Amino acid sequence: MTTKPLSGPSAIAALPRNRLIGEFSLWSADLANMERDLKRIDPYVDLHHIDVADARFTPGFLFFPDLVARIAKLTARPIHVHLMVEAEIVEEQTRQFIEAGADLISVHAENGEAGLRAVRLARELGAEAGVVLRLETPVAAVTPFLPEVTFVTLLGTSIGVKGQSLSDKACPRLIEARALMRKAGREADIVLAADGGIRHETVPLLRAAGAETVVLGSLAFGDPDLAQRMAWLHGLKVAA
Ligand SMILES: O=C(CO)[C@@H](O)[C@H](O)COP(=O)(O)O
Repeated sequence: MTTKPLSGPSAIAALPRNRLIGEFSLWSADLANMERDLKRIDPYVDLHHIDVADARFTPGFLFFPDLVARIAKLTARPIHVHLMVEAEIVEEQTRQFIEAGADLISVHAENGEAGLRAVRLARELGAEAGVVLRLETPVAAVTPFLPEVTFVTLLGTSIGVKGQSLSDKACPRLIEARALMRKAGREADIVLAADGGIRHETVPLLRAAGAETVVLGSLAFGDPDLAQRMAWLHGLKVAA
């Protein structure tokens, strides 16, 4: 596997903006064979995506700091931790996952002021910070976060459940988010990401709606030819 300097917050800042970025969601790996799957995907991953869930903000639990620390030792690629947790624990969880090796922490806009404090903490601790929106939350909820984040992620499915189809709301919401980023003067500085419902037929639609990264679950882990899959993904144009 490749070694430094591919990982780290600087690797987040250096992600290419002229092609679609492939985030690989480790929730969709074979969880009993994580090391084997990491070795297989590592040459193709632009950014690892790790879903953290507290079974309160979400239906169930997902990932924890010791596991992320172990994963961070097995890859040279940067790690994006998506914190799906209640507001009262978001700051402490931000600290713990950065200590474990996260390069980018995204918190939910629904966490409100606590989410904003977590974003500031992530940056103080030397990581990049992002904001995520549940599918049912008005897109305008990202506005207070825009001056302080480098990633905006929109969920295209209900939170915390794999294997769902993309909502019809996903593409219009990406277009709305980009307009808000432009209005805030941050369009060039913020990466717009689509998470959930990522399928062969939905990726071109999301790309055309302005997504700059997509979070691949089964589309990546179920594909025997990742070289071909990533060549296809990297070649998709914004204007379809
Ligand atoms: O967060 C999510 C889904 O909301 C992803 O991180 C999952 O990994 C997606 O898995 P698939 O449904 O694409 O198989």
